[in-house]
Amino acid sequence: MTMEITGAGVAGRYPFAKLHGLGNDFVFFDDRDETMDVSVDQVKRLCDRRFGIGADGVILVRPARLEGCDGLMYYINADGTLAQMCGNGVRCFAKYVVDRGIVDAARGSLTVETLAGPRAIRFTMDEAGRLATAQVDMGAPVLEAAEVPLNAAAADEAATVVAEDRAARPCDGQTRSCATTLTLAYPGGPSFAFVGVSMGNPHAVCLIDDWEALPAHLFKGGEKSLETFDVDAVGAYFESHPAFPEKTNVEFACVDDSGIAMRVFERGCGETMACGTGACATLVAAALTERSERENDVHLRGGTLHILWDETDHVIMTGPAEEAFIGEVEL
Ligand SMILES: N[C@@H](CCC[C@H](N)C(=O)O)C(=O)O
Repeated sequence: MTMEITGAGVAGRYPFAKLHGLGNDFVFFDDRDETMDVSVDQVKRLCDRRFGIGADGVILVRPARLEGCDGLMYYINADGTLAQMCGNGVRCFAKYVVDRGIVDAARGSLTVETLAGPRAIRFTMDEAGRLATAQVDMGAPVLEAAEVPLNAAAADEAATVVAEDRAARPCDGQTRSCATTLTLAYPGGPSFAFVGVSMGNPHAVCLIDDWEALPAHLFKGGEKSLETFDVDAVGAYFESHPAFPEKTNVEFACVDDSGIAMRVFERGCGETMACGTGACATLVAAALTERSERENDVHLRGGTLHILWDETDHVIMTGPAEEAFIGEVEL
């Protein structure tokens, strides 16, 4: 089950800002007085790239409820469903509040409350005095199947990936990392193996070592590669597969000496240019399956994020945040 927002809708002219992290874009509203009761239809309209402003999601900047946090990121996908966490969104949130002086830039850090809990952020400024990059402590990845969540009974095959001597995490009473891989059939074949990882929101990461082994109908012409792979069709199918009770974000990735290349079909909005939580989940899955070190660049369609899964089991994501434009919208 995914959860739609329940807002009744608002009426009037509202100032907004459009921000993005590597092309993963959001319409921001200052909702510190908590009056922005947008409806599902209004979110869909705002995010529509022809009839609206155009974005992958709407972010409301709300007051924090947790002590020690500087604000609450209320993130809504383009289809009007709520998501617990958004990695690119949280960097943009930092930029929004720092560039507007809501958080003093001199502090160099802030903590953002999300529906998945608080996220600590350190940031750098550019010469014009605006936030340039943000480094976010994304917390520990959640690997336990029930918590991702995964429904292993709906898979053709389920296996536990165990990586010894990696992060110190309790798994089956022992100190080691483990995650579940689900092998799921695509209609007409083949099957894909997904590693389930939650970064506060669910991810199914498919690491592909041999593109040539996949059938030609899964590519949109040209050479068989990540670039030509039909993420729209395959991603949409697995986003709503019964193995993922809360639906899932779906990542397709491959690893080489230059890092991890990844494309993502996001729950609630389709393929996006980048996904911060997806990049973190993919690094974790690649490290657990011994395809990558615990620190690597993740190359997305919109650019590169640097991801570190550190010795305290936390995933640290570093990347840019940009403001594209501001305006007023009639709702
Ligand atoms: N683009 C985001 C993730 C946004 C939420 C996601 N679509 C979900 O429903 O979980 C990111 O950068 O992490």
